[in-house]
Amino acid sequence: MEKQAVLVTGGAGYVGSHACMALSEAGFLPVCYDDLRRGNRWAVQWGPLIEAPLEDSAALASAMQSHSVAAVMHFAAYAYVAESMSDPSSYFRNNVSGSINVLDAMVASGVPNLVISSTCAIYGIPPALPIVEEMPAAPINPYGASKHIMEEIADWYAQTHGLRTCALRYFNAAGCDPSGAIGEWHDPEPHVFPLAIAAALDRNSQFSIFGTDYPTPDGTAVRDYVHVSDLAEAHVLALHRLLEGGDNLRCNLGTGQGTSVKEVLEAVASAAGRKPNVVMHPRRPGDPPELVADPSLAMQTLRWKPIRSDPLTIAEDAHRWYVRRLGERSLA
Ligand SMILES: NC(=O)c1ccc[n+]([C@@H]2O[C@H](COP(=O)([O-])OP(=O)(O)OC[C@H]3O[C@@H](n4cnc5c(N)ncnc54)[C@H](O)[C@@H]3O)[C@@H](O)[C@H]2O)c1
Ligand SMILES: O=c1ccn([C@@H]2O[C@H](COP(=O)(O)OP(=O)(O)O[C@H]3O[C@H](CO)[C@@H](O)[C@H](O)[C@H]3O)[C@@H](O)[C@H]2O)c(=O)[nH]1
Repeated sequence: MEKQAVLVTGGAGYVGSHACMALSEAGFLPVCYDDLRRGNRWAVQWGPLIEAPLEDSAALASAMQSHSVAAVMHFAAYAYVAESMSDPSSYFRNNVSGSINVLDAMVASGVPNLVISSTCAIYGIPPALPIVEEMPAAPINPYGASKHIMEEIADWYAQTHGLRTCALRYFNAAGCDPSGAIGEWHDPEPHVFPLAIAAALDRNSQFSIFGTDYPTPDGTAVRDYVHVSDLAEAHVLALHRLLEGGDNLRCNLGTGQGTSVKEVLEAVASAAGRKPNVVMHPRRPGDPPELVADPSLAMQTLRWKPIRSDPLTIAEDAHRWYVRRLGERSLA
């Protein structure tokens, strides 16, 4: 039987490529739509790559129609909190206008099912912890605002055009595929786990802790890190739910456990067998002090259960991948 195709925008990026792998393992054909502005060609391993930008509406519709896709998973976006504080325009253009192009192409092509990448950044500084979906959206950076607007627009398309959507609000994606097939690779890299691992692997480099005066137990910012393979699995579950006729959903994907930057450094030191050199810096603009999910809704509705998301497993999977990847690069 022919595999059902799913268009994966941003499928050459970090989370999208892991979702493509999980889709393929679940029997789907992931059709990657990405212009590689921040993605990696080597990460596209489980289906075709359509190398085109979200700005190209005709290419989007043609990709959906030529592969008769059953659903779209929309990952393509700019996703860095700090960058959004210095360049909000790019964030609204790419994350809002780009998403509208995806939605319009779905309507034009008759594709009804959409899984969208949202984020805990929409909650801003939450009124209480852990964060439940009913808490108001109150973003404190343009990135979070752009994703909240995207969710609202998708909702209106659901109401007016009958699309069915599942917005997955991930907390902090981290780790790499445990088999080592793919991993996180950005240039430059802004994220805490890869930077801490890089500093542990290279005695001449330093890891900067952004803020030691947060109102948290050790003074550093707390996040809910969720393994990227667990996130990928949630996308497959969300897709099945939509294909089986499930209604629209917005849900958190996190673990319920907060981990401070200092605790990330401890996990990385255990995985790497060496402590990274550390320097203290002021807070990074746009960063909230503490974000921790209540993941009950995803666990009940999608029957999702994160299984690799403890900080040590995340650090070990990521460390293994970086050692291998850096070794390959030094041979190249
Ligand atoms: N990484 C996280 O911790 C995290 C957490 C919450 C939500 N998210 C969301 O998940 C999604 C994926 O994040 P990621 O960390 O994998 O980012 P990423 O930068 O690794 O991947 C994004 C991919 O989209 C592509 N892309 C971006 N704009 C494009 C455009 N206009 N046209 C074509 N391709 C384009 C890039 O080339 C890249 O391959 C984003 O929507 C992000 O907001 C990520
Ligand atoms: O060199 C560094 C890098 C990061 N951090 C801190 O580590 C935490 C995590 O930072 P980072 O890994 O850059 O992730 P976030 O800024 O939290 O953003 C990620 O997680 C968000 C959800 O919280 C997603 O929406 C974003 O797309 C994704 O980039 C933050 O407190 C940072 O200040 C440092 O102290 N030093």
